[in-house]
Amino acid sequence: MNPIEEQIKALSNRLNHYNDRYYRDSVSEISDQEFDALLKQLAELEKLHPEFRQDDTPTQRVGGTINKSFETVYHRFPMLSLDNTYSEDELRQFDIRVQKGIPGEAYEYICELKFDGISLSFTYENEVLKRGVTRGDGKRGDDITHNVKTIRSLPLRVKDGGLPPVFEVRGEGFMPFSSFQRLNADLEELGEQVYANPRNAASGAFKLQDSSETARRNLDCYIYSFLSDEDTFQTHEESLNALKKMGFNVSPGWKKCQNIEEAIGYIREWQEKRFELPLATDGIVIKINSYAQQRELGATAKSPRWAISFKYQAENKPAILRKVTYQVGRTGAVTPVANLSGIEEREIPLDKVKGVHLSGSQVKRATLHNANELERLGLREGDVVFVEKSGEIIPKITGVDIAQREHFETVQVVFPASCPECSARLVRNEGEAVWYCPNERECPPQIKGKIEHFIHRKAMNIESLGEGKIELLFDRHLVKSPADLYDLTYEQLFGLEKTLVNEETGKTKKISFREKTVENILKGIDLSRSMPLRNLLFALGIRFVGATVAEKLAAYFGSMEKLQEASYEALIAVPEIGDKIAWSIRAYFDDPVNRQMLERLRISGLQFENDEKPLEIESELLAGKTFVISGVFQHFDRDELKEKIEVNGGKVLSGVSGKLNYLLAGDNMGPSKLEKAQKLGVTILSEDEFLGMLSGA
Ligand SMILES: NC(=O)c1ccc[n+]([C@@H]2O[C@H](COP(=O)([O-])OP(=O)(O)OC[C@H]3O[C@@H](n4cnc5c(N)ncnc54)[C@H](O)[C@@H]3O)[C@@H](O)[C@H]2O)c1
Ligand SMILES: [Zn+2]
Repeated sequence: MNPIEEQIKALSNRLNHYNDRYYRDSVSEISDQEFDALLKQLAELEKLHPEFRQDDTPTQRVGGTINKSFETVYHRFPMLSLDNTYSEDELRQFDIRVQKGIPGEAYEYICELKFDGISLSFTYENEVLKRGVTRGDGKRGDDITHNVKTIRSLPLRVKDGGLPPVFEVRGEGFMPFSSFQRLNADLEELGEQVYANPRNAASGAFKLQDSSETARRNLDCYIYSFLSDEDTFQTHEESLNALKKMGFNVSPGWKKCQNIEEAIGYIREWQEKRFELPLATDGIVIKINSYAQQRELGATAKSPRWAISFKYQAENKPAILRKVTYQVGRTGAVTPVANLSGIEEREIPLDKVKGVHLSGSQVKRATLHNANELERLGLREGDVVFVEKSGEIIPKITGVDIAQREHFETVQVVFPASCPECSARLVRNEGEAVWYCPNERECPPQIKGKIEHFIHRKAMNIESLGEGKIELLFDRHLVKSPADLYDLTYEQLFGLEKTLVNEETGKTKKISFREKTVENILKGIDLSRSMPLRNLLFALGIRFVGATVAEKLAAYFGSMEKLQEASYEALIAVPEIGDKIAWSIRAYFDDPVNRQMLERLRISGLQFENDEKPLEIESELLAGKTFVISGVFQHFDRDELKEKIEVNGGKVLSGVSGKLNYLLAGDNMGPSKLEKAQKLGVTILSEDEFLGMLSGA
């Protein structure tokens, strides 16, 4: 193959792969800026060598995927992408193309913020919201109506405003920073993968199978366009004003500009101001105001010619790596942290520095993840390093300015051999990058972390002990294990005080235990005694026992006592409990210190029994088999069917895929699910056939 052709092919494949990961799995393997640079490189190569352009080239397609677990819906009007640029000069070139497209005509631009989420389309019929669909591949998308209905700002019925009987509005579905931070904190607590940025988190949340979970993620949407078959409005501006009047959450901050220089002014105006917004933005969008002119300018297969987006560069700035410190987490994992100062702050004591100004805030610290990352970057204290806010959330160090070492003294960074908090010798598991402090019973951050986990919203939910209060109780030697919480008295708590310092901002906050606070704390602890067994099991923080596993264990064993006595074999017989989890549970209950603590919790009146009758494993007849349940059934409701499958060793999945064994089909199931299952060669079972399988027939 010709080397240019080879290069074009390799680039196309690589970009298609990133697209897949981004749209299908909500994961960014590289930064948007890197992605856009590669795409531009490919477009330039294709322009010089059109003969080598691949059929599936990402330069000519809207980059999205259709999800197998939703109904597919065709868009009435294609949902396109936007051409983008990072340079003001290219904006001026865009402006010249516009002038050529509508020669001699006067025109105006509407500038809007570019919100970073996922595009959604909403169809209204006779004023009622009928459908919410993702952009998908631009022609067809996923029907996620149930999920979009969880957006509180989206009207289910619009105010009567002389609108056509059928119309569509489009907008950006997003997750505000506050929800994003809460979600990631929860995921971290549960030991699950966190999302890199709010866009990926929103994309994941909109495509969940369970709408009640989507609702918990607090999604929102800004509306930015109106479409119908009729000429309802003459300009984009008119439509935005009308939509707002009809009760839509129209994106705020838009502005009409008379020419491209004014638009560039708008870009500069928002460069910093955008960081004050409660959600992520990655640029601005410039659109021709007149609909007639939009039609005249038209579109390519991928994007309209009447609009362009300007994306802000991720800011990358030099800073001084003053010192590497080490943080110990709840699990004992030791994370190196870079303490930074501004370039001009080299002589200022570290506790007095302001840090580097990056994407709207002062950055003084950046995570270095683990020992391997330290080694990869080859950092020395005193180095001039480059800092970037990836996805504009978490600061990271991207490299070192080696040349600067000539001018300043630098010191090698040595990963400590012992725990900075308790001096225990650190250990590292074969093949892992992370060092751990093994001293889980005596190491202060590990003890505090365990108690904080115990009181977490999804565990024992003792909210009145949040915000640094555990720290205070630990410092005063009042609480060293969750069991100690239940022995606390009014007299011990009343009058305690502590000043908390936020390490990022340096702001201080005083907490003092007055009458009301103490009463609340004791009430919260008391209420937690009635939390169900599954919460208690999760709260114990047994390794690999997340909320879902805890729920399974409570349902199958029915009591703490039975679980304590369960053998390894009995444990792995429970659906979704594997080898690793079973050993971890056994190790926990075999430990005499844990047993002692549990005994104290039992005496304190916590729930050691399940209210419901425990599930019993009936057979292994369905072992290793996967099922999707769809439609309505005669003898069971869906939850009962799910349970039936699981107590016989099978597993229930949410979506039809090639790997699925059986589709359990009831009445009124969606035709597209059935069609997909048939296409993929999945065996389709009726309720009777399923019961037949269970009777061994
Ligand atoms: N990091 C990765 O691995 C990776 C992979 C694929 C794509 N990407 C990123 O995604 C981009 C491609 O995504 P895209 O096609 O959605 O393009 P885009 O996100 O650059 O622009 C188009 C989208 O902007 C959104 N938008 C936000 N505010 C808007 C407003 N006020 N008016 C109109 N639209 C608005 C709409 O959802 C629209 O579909 C790439 O350029 C890249 O930055 C990254
Ligand atoms: Zn330690």
